[in-house]
Amino acid sequence: MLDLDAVSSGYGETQVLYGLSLKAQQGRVLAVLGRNGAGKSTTLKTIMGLLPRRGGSITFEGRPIAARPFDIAQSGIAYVPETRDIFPSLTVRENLEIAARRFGGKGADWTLDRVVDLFPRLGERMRNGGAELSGGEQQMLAIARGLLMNPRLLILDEPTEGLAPIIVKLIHDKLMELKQAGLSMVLVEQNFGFATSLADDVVVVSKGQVVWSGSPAAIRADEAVQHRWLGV
Ligand SMILES: Nc1ncnc2c1ncn2[C@@H]1O[C@H](COP(=O)(O)OP(=O)(O)OP(=O)(O)O)[C@@H](O)[C@H]1O
Repeated sequence: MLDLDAVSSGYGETQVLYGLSLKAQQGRVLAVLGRNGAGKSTTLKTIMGLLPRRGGSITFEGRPIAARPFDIAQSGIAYVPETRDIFPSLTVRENLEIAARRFGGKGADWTLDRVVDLFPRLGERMRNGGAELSGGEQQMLAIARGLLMNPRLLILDEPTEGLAPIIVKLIHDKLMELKQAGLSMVLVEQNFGFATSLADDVVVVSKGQVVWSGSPAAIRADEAVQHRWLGV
């Protein structure tokens, strides 16, 4: 579905990705693991066109991916960044409506009602400003907004970062529901248990390259790999 082949990328003079290759498959969840600074977020930003690709190729559903972030989103990939990027001065409803208006429309799978069914908490917070939300509520809003873009692939950067265990569990259960409904996902995550329990496939990134790939069961059983590449 999404294919990265020998992708290079970085910031200014700093190269971060050195020929990174991976595949995310239709109807499956791919977890991208690795230590801090390995290049996981850089990989996602490069996929989304937020950083220029310096080498290699990216295809989505068999075609070269669009160049501009908006066109990439419109082609069916929603991205939930680590920073969540909700509009703090707009209400929850307004944050959701912006996504629904831009990417929804007739026959769209995801509607405001449907994301509120998934996250009832957001329904209770509709009139609150983005800045008034807890970290967990912000994450729910960021995911809900992504879903309103009606993506075929949902990309999440560290959705559990800084969240209390009870909220981590809630986000886990919601992502599991989405997975069971057939949504394809790419998940960057520091929380090993969270990532491996959701994933169908795992890749480990180190120094801008994929250094290991396999199943969640295989990496859970392999303490040497965990220790070497993740410092677990
Ligand atoms: N805006 C930036 N300008 C310059 N260098 C950056 C920038 N953002 C990240 N880097 C560098 O790129 C490298 C990879 O960062 P990246 O954020 O992709 O890592 P990561 O694997 O996602 O880890 P983390 O869990 O810390 O986000 C790091 O060495 C980081 O210092």
